[in-house]
Amino acid sequence: MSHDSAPAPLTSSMGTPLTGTIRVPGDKSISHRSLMFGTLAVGRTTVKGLLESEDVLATASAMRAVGARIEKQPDGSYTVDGIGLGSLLEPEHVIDFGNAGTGVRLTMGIFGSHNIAATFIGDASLSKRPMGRVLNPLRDMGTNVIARDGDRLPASIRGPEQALPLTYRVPMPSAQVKSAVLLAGLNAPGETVVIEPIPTRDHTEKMLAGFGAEISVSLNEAGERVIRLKGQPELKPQNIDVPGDPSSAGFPIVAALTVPGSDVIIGNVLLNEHRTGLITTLIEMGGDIEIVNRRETGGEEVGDLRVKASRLKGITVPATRAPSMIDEYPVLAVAAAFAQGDTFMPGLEELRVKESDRLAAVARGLEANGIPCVETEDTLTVTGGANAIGGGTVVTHLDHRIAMAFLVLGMAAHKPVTVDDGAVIATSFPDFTALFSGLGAKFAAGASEAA
Ligand SMILES: O=C(O)C1=C[C@@H](OP(=O)(O)O)[C@@H](O)[C@H](O)C1
Ligand SMILES: C=C(OP(=O)(O)O)C(=O)O
Repeated sequence: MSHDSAPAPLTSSMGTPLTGTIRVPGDKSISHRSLMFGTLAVGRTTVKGLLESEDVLATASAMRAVGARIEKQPDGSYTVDGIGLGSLLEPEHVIDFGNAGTGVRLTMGIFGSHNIAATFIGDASLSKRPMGRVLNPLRDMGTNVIARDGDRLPASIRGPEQALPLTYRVPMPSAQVKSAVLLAGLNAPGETVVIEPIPTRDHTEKMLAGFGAEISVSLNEAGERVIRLKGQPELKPQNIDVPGDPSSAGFPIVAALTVPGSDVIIGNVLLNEHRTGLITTLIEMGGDIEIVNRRETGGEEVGDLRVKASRLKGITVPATRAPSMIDEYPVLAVAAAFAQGDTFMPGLEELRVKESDRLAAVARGLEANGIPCVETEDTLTVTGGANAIGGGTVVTHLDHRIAMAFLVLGMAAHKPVTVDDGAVIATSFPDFTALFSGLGAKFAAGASEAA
């Protein structure tokens, strides 16, 4: 579970043009939620296309710890035999969420309004991340919390006998915080209201409605999203088909755009409007990305992407777009390294509290590979089009997206690029190297001599 030991350096270098048709693994946000909501429903939920990554498997363990039965079936799908809202058992052991921010924050929301005690731990990365953003509204609902200084993990919580429904304005753009409050509200009598000034991914709202919760979304006079949830519903099990993860798709998209001669089709990618900021941005940069076969499955839009190598140009990415591509900035910065001119990315303050300080990690990684960039508190400017880029070693800080983004850099750069730990990729995309090798990418274990 934890990557605290034995880092495994990995190097990528230019191979052949990338060609072929692939599917990226299931969406991480929807996978976590499928297991969680399946646990809160009474009866059997089935999940096809679940992302089998370390983060999601940590959520499966946490749900088992409160009584859910979660099994992989011979056809590869998962079944979740839920025990029902209000009936969670008290976990007998400490719950280890490894690297998974979404997993731990949403689970704190669920457990926090149940009258059970639970203790959460995580790896060195998760233990640095702020949990107060979730623990504070839980305290307002009556949950007792003991956490390390600054509300970091390890943390223990015990929910009240009866949680108080809350009206809560989310202070930062965070789908995790919004979701944690809504999930805690599920087990509180009355109405929980979450006001979201800046819209973020809406999987919790959509999926809870699918599971039979009474939940509505409207806009107030200030144009803010207002989500109203009626507490203590009886959730009904669902059959879920998890679409491909657009955040994972970001890596082959940028690789196909930047490795000369590439032509790649990525099938069945989730196209939820709160997740497609990277595609919009890359098209604005001149990327040849065609969306074909748009269709709807399970209440979500999906489509196939055909991506061809393109001449990119630098642009300003609107700050308002950040929540719809928040996990994609590392790989966007790599695309920007190949674009003519400057790419300016404002509104990045949330990047500082991800698996690593991603703003700093990206800037140091670009610098190590000879790519000029300027980092401020909440912006990044990358000057692209440089000739001899690559040749550096990138410190990943237990951050899967930093590792994958810089391996993509190595695929198109003049010299190979090494990341200090390739094992962290298993957090979200365990088949990353196999899938890219099939397209023509070149990886080598260890550091490259040229790097
Ligand atoms: O709700 C979710 O599934 C997620 C929300 C985002 O986090 P924040 O809520 O911290 O922005 C995102 O970075 C994360 O990968 C998944
Ligand atoms: C930020 C991420 O995940 P989490 O917050 O769930 O750890 C991510 O996957 O990029």
